[in-house]
Amino acid sequence: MAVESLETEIDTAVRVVHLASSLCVKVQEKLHLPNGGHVKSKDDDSPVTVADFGVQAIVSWVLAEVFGDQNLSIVAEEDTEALSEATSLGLLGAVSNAVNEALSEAPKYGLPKPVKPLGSSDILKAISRCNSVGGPKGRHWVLDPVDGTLGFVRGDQYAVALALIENGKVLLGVLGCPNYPVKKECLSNGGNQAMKTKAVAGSVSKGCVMYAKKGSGQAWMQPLIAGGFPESATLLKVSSVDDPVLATVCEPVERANSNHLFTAGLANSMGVRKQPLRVYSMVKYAAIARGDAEVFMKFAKSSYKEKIWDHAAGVVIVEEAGGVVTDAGGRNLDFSKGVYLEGLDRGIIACSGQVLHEKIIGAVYASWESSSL
Ligand SMILES: Nc1ncnc2c1ncn2[C@@H]1O[C@H](COP(=O)(O)O)[C@@H](OP(=O)(O)O)[C@H]1O
Ligand SMILES: [Mg+2]
Repeated sequence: MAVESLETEIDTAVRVVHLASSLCVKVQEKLHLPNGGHVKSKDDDSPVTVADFGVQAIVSWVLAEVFGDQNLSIVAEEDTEALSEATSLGLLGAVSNAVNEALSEAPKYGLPKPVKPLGSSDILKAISRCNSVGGPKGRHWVLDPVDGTLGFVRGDQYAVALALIENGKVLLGVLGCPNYPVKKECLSNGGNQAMKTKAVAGSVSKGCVMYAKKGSGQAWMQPLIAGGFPESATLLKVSSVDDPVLATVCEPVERANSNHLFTAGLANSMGVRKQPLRVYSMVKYAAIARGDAEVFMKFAKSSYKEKIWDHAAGVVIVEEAGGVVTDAGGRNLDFSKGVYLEGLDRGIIACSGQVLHEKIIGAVYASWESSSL
């Protein structure tokens, strides 16, 4: 497939992630208000918010408008179960308000808007349309509406992640990072320990959107600006650091999601000296892609199956920015098997370059025997 034929796809994906990120910013600002959050717990006890449903609804609605809903396949994290409960009327109303407010701004992002505000049934339809399970054949959009929902509800890092897969390969990826400013210096501690954004006065952008097309050799970053689509984009490049002593390793905040002890042992054995940077969500991939960190490692419990929407967009952006992403056995991640990254060998390793990557894979082999994952 020729790269040029993806122009409409990438353009639409980038624009809708900007729009979706603006919805998230507004919802996150309201989280501290009484019931402003409407935060619910899902069956697995993870939180779900107005933003998760709102983003899924607007991305689904826009993709259907632009590409038609006939053969549209969207694999996404949320379903309408939690929204359809009798106790969820307030939540559904809040989702509806957020979606219609965002879509009324869509023309400022170069996107279509509905002729009249969407009703609850339109919104439920848009969310439930995203029930594809992907697979090895055909085109599938892959969406994590709010990745790192825990970070989102804690006022911290989170990401909107949209990718397009064709015949099992990721063709393009877009990551909206509303609390990850274009300039690392706008993070408290310069991004060295915490990744929270400083309260920045004035109109300085608090976030960014990154995107890449497979095989283009280029990954791009735009500032997330209030009320519209930015004019400019800058090229991303991974860090050139290949000495573990100088390298920054990032990993999930939650120890339930990755074995911190195991990764600390790995890092130590290869000579890493800096403390790990713990960050919620796919912002870790974003940090590798633009050179704020050199390594991202995630080793979940062996019973946990990684989902494609948690990685697809981040992987293509890191690769096109010059980095390497594999499982802990050094193999490419397999996006062709449906919702899960089937066959994943132990963990995920994203690196700025081959030298560090080979050292980590070597360290995994050396230390795996003694681990108790
Ligand atoms: N037990 C577990 N082990 C590993 N990953 C998990 C997990 N439970 C949930 N996750 C995934 O980890 C993601 C958050 O990543 P991180 O820990 O890097 O911030 C979650 O995304 P959501 O927040 O979109 O559900 C979820 O997909
Ligand atoms: Mg996720």
